[in-house]
Amino acid sequence: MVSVEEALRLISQNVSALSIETVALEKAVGRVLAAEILADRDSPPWRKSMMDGFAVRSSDINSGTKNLTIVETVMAGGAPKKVVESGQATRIMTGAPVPEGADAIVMIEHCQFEEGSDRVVIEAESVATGKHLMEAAANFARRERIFAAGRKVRAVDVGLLAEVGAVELSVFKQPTVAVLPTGDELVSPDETPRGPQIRNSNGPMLIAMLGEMDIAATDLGIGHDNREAMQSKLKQGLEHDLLLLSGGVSAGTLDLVPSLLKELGVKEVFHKVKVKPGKPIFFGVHDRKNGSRGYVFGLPGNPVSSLVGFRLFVTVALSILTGKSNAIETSPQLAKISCDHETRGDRPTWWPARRLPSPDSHMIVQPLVWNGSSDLLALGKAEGLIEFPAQGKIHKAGSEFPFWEL
Ligand SMILES: Nc1nc2c(c(=O)[nH]1)N[C@H]1C(S)=C(S)[C@@H](COP(=O)(O)OP(=O)(O)OC[C@H]3O[C@@H](n4cnc5c(N)ncnc54)[C@H](O)[C@@H]3O)O[C@H]1N2
Ligand code: MOO
Repeated sequence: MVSVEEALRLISQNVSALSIETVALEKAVGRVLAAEILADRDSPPWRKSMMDGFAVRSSDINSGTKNLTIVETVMAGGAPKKVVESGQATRIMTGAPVPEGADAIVMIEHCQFEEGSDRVVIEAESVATGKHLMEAAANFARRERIFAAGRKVRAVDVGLLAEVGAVELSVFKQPTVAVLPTGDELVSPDETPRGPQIRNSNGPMLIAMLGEMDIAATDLGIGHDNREAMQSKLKQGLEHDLLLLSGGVSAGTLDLVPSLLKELGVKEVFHKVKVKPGKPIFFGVHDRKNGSRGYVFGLPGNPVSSLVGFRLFVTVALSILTGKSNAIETSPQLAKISCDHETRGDRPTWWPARRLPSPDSHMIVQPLVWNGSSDLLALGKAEGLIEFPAQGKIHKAGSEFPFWEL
């Protein structure tokens, strides 16, 4: 049995990023950049007007020269042809380049101006140099790094990527993932269980959690506890970059999975981690026919154990596979517990908890009433899991522990 730290180290030693492909910008959300993005031009590309109005020399206005000759009009998309000399102004639209000589924009609302006239009277008392204009490259300069490699593209990033013309992006390939819950007692959630049957809750949960990570999973249905049927499902699953199994990884007589995986060429990296819940988790690797490496997680059947295994270990493997440079999604934050809480046993425990309002910057979390690894109701109320250390004891209210958001 390995520790959580050792299991995470083994995952990062054994998993490497998938190869790279090019995607169009409109398909890039959720993908991880494989190369940095540089600005192809300054932003703004020229000294630009931020208002509709008149481009003036601030020294004119501030010395009382307010009745000005209009020398030209510049629209957004146009270019000024004339320098603004003393006593002159250029009519200008928002976004248009500011002509030479002018150093401020006066909003049209602060001017007396008749459409068609070549004169304008500025009503403003005074105008500050630089008012309502933006210097070229004030946001960023050409060749400046916009995004580093390893960043997951968000919807809000798309505008900036479009601005710098990044319409074809080099990204890490998305893993293909298959999900296979196993167990003769399982029926589909849309069936009415009879006798000792229970609904398969792990399959939909794992698929949904993959979806949250922008990974579309293949649902292999339910794997039944007989060698031939299971072998055939496992073979299908092993064609994917990652196979996620649930159930059948502990020591039961029908716990076929580890032995069948071995027969199918999967090498065990670890089996059993010192974690509660989720101890019997299995992780293995295999070489696929196409020459690439495949990965297998056998998550314990108990639903909360499956969820904890996914949250602690599978997310890390997926982060590495998809090339993510930071593991923000996977790392915990420190939080104080709101009441005394007792843990037992020799494994560190991930305990469902909800956040409480906090009077200061510390996060406060309340451990929930929880019946252990089969109790999904507590998970329904939880916003995360508190990581309590291994030794059984009463932890005092106000003590600080890592909190793993769900
Ligand atoms: N002798 C030992 N027995 C057990 C050990 C052990 O080390 N030695 N470990 C215990 C721990 S801890 C866990 S966790 C469970 C995990 O066992 P398996 O992964 O083999 O899971 P199953 O036996 O198949 O199922 C356990 C439990 O979960 C239910 N289940 C299974 N699949 C699903 C699903 N898709 N959706 C909802 N619920 C599911 C299943 O009906 C069982 O109730 O083993 C302990 N035993
Ligand atoms: O460790 Mo098992 O995951 O409690 O039920």
